[in-house]
Amino acid sequence: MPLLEATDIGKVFGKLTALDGAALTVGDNEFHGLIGPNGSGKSTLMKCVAGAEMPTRGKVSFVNRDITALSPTERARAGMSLKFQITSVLPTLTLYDNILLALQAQSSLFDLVFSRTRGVLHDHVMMMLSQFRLADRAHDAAAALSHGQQQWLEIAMALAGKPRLLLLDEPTGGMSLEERRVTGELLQPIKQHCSLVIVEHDLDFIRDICDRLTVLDQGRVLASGTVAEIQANRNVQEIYLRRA
Ligand SMILES: Nc1ncnc2c1ncn2[C@@H]1O[C@H](COP(=O)(O)OP(=O)(O)OP(=O)(O)O)[C@@H](O)[C@H]1O
Repeated sequence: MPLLEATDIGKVFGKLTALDGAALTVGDNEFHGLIGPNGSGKSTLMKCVAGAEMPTRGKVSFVNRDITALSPTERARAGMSLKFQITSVLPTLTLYDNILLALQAQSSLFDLVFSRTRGVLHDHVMMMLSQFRLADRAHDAAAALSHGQQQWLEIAMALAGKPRLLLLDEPTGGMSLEERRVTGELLQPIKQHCSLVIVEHDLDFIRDICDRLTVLDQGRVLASGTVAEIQANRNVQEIYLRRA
């Protein structure tokens, strides 16, 4: 069984059909890119997976369980994390406190009371900050970070509860080329314990970090496969040429 399987997903907003039988399958330790022209339904599909939108039809399974009717909080508890879902950066707090809050929000009461001593929490916060090259800024206010660093802090917060699947919607928006390159480097190590679904307009970035891609066009899957398969796909080339 794949880690995530969304099948025949439909989503209607009033008279507009945003998704019409879309699908997404993601395996363990897989980085999966969701691409397609503007308005093709990428963010809506991501939200249907995370529970931020309820699909009009279809089924979402995660870790061998039908989660279609679960709330975002229940999905988070099952091991799914959407950046911004549970908490976002509080600018006046330090980086350290932002991570600590995210960690506490994502830990069960049992974990907090019985197994997480202060020392363990501290080590975990510092490890997350180090992983995202922010340890030396631990006691600065989050507001003092560059845009790219704030994005990295948000990703670190989304990962604090050790999810099985991380969902990122355009994480490199507004970043410099160098920040994009570093973002790719920072994401790679999480593959050892977590899968990723990422929506991105930067196709070079997507091609560099993803194993597989799903291409949406007008709310449907145009193609799904390895990066090489998608790059060679005539229909995909055509929709990108059509857009240019
Ligand atoms: N909450 C909403 N209410 C009404 N229409 C919506 C809503 N959310 C999305 N849509 C519409 O659904 C369609 C798909 O939108 P979506 O944001 O999922 O596409 P996208 O592929 O992520 O686009 P982009 O690349 O521009 O971010 C669009 O026509 C959009 O206007």
